[in-house]
Amino acid sequence: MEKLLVEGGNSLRGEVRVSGAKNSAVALLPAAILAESPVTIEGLPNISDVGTLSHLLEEIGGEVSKQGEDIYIDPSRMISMPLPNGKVKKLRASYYFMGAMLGRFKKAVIGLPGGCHLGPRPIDQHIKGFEALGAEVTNEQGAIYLRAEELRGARIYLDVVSVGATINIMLAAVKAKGTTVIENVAKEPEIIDVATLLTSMGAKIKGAGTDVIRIEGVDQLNGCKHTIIPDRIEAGTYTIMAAAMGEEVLIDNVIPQHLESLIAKLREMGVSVETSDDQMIVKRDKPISSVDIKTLVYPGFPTDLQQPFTSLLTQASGTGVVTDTIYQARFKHIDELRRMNADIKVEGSSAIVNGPVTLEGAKVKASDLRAGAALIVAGLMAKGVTEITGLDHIDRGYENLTEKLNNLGANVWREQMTEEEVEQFQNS
Ligand SMILES: CC(=O)N[C@H]1[C@@H](OP(=O)(O)OP(=O)(O)OC[C@H]2O[C@@H](n3ccc(=O)[nH]c3=O)[C@H](O)[C@@H]2O)O[C@H](CO)[C@@H](O)[C@@H]1O
Ligand SMILES: C=C(OP(=O)(O)O)C(=O)O
Repeated sequence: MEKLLVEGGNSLRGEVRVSGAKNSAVALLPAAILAESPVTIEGLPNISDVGTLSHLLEEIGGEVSKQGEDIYIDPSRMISMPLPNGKVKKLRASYYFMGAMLGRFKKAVIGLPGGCHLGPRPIDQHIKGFEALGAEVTNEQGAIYLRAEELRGARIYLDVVSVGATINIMLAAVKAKGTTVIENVAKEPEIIDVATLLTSMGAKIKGAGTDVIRIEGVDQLNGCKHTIIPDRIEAGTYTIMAAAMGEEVLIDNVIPQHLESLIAKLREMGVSVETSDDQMIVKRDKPISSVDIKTLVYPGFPTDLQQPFTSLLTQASGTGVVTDTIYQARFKHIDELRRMNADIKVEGSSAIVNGPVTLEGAKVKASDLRAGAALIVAGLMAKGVTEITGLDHIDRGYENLTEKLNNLGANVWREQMTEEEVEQFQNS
């Protein structure tokens, strides 16, 4: 097991290239199950979630080969193999095997998903959608059993705007008989990306990116080639790092429109952000002042950037209130930031951050993926060295993090943990 060491105080300058989007990749890979001939996806990020999903595709009989950032999936010999446990628990997006296998085979057995522990993460809206399409869904000993004689189009209103439920229902509905209308859907760019792949495979989808998606089911989907969108959350993380320590950082392979809420907040704080088609230049040349943020569904401020943004606020003058309306308990990073001398208190679904303070390097633990990002942001700004454990989480979502940061002038490295450290980590 490894830990990450971050030496604080180094200015960042230069260029960082953003990888393909994790939250697209993890849906595009299962979507390939629906095709009857090979699918190629270009620009995949080299992160552990992609590795885990590739293995799951192989477990059900897919032929998968990777070449650099591209993946080739031949789904023609896949079967509806039960995936009750094991790898499905390593990540959230294994739930997309439910929609995709239901769509292709009319049956699936999938363990309940894992992913970041952010408080309750129910999948009732996914199940409501599958049932509306005619599936019988039962939960037997922690695995979801889905079976349908036939999938039939339906009108489905989501009670909660959910990224996962929107994509999962779309995956099943593209092969249902007749028309499906999903209302009150999520509008995240990753949903449009998945709809684009499915459309290239032959699906008939309208409205992805709006509140209502309309799908005409088809009998057969075929292989295609698709290029993934850039990861707006990875881009946002480097943007926040640049706002924290950047003399001048160029973020390449980004769609600035996907980050409007973050850019607006950074400008309000006094950070300079210039945007062009697929690049952003971020400069921090003066002290920053506090702002309040409230996470919302897209295009609101993304919950996945709330944690790293909270670290940045520790350097801003004044008081900033961070409210997470999506995951009201997404504050496990706060205790760790406090160990580093941050002045933050949590009240209900808000964190109140007073700044600026001098952060001190400390031994801290990443409890989830973006908590890890938050601790790295803090480590870059802190005096001394910060030691971060829990790298499994960080590796789920950030490709070549140490290399990308060191290229920008940071001093970040991984070290093996001693047996004693591993034991302490496991007991903490
Ligand atoms: C793999 C992936 O894409 N993960 C993202 C996805 O997670 P995920 O798809 O799990 O998140 P959702 O959009 O579904 O969740 C949004 C909110 O709806 C609630 N909810 C969701 C489904 C449901 O059936 N019932 C229900 O009550 C959740 O508890 C949460 O409060 O969107 C989240 C919100 O932008 C991001 O933080 C995650 O990075
Ligand atoms: C919460 C996240 O991921 P997941 O839904 O995969 O756990 C995230 O990417 O911040």
